[in-house]
Amino acid sequence: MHQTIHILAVSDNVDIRNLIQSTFEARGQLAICVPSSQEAIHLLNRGIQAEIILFDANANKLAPAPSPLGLFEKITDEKLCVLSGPSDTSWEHYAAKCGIATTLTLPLRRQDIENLSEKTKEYASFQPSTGASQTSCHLEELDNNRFFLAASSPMMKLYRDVRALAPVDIPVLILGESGVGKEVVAMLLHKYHARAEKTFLNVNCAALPTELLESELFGYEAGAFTGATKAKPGKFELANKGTLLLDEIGEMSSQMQAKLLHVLQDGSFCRLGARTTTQVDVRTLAATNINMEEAIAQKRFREDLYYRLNTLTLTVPPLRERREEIPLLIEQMTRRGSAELGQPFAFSRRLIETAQDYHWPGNVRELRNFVTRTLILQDERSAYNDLHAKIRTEAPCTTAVAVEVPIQEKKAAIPVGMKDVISDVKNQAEIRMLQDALLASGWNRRRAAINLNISYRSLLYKIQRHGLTAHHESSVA
Ligand SMILES: Nc1ncnc2c1ncn2[C@@H]1O[C@H](COP(=O)(O)OP(=O)(O)OP(=O)(O)O)[C@@H](O)[C@H]1O
Repeated sequence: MHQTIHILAVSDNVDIRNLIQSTFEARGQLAICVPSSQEAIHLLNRGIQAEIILFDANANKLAPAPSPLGLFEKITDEKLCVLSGPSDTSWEHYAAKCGIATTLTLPLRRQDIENLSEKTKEYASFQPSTGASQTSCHLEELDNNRFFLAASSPMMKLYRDVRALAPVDIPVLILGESGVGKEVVAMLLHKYHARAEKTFLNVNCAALPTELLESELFGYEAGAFTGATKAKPGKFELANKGTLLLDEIGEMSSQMQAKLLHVLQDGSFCRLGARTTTQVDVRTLAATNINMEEAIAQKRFREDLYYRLNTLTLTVPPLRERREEIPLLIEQMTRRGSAELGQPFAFSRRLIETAQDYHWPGNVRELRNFVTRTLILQDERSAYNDLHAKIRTEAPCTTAVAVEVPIQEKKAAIPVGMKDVISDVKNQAEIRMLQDALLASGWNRRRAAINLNISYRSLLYKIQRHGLTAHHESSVA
């Protein structure tokens, strides 16, 4: 299986890799940047073809093994570009001898990279899209009643990248704010891989303390700890031959990071309490909403593990940067939700336009919960008022608030499944009824209880549970 990307860059300099990645990505092109020629050879062996291969001879001089010549031997049709140090002419000499098209010298400028990007075949046909009208739409069914929708320029590009690279067995790191659809993208990567028939599993690395995460990932033998009466395989074993998504990888403890690195290196690990090792063949994907470079700089995340996980990085944009998708997402969610709940509902144009004005800090997940809530309540006016109240209280800056919320708080604040949404809706409806009754009775609680047809004690309990006071402002406008 051959997949062509625009550039494969080999450099052990993070800044150079970032510059190349961001310049090509900004032009809608696909760049894979790896720190060593060994990894580049590995990718070429797995069917990746690159229009350009950039080899940073300067940086790799410091770590000469394996010889870049091994990499050069692999190169057939690609245009090779060598990056050499300021006073280093040996590579230019070598390049000329090999008929290499271009050499670049340090310091590298963005313009140099842009010039390279223009040399690729597809650059000429690349047209940055300015809106939905120029963008086609893609809808794809996934399992568990989930779907993937792309209808904006950045999401279509993401979809094309996923389709192009999914069949190649390389580690992919999926970045993006909470709720943008990182898991959905991971499911797509699995769907287009030869492993599609096998299991896709997901482990949330933030949800469990280190010891539990270890037994969840690697399993345990009987007697490994108190209560381990029977042996249990971990997710790595259960996902053998398939795909394992390590979600919220940025939250993993350093102890677990060390263990994970071992598995990724040779595919072997020990179940807790086992004497022998277990060998697996699992495609590992990772996702996070934290800034990994910052985490590495602050020594919260191991650099070596990071480079194992992110041969390719895919970034899912926040919903506020692809607002043109909101009407289509609402339409799909309404169609499916109405069928599931057995109650048809149509969003008015006014409600859809208001949804497009809101900045959705919880991204597609928040939108899905909003749609589900509206379908259950069947109350267009209240949905509209809810959104309006949120827009009014929105911070003027449009960057996501959700990213800064600590993970545990965020999980509690954002309902995750149908059950949570329903209980959230029930709570809101109860609060609204209590407030209306209390307001109508002038906060005479006995009268309010009679009007609500509940006992006085029950009313007092509910007032306390929801923290209502006579001055409590209605959360629903
Ligand atoms: N492109 C999309 N098309 C359709 N549904 C989507 C899309 N992106 C996300 N969703 C839906 O939004 C919800 C959140 O998606 P998902 O769990 O993949 O987000 P995430 O980025 O992995 O979140 P977290 O960071 O909290 O793990 C899910 O219900 C998912 O089905």
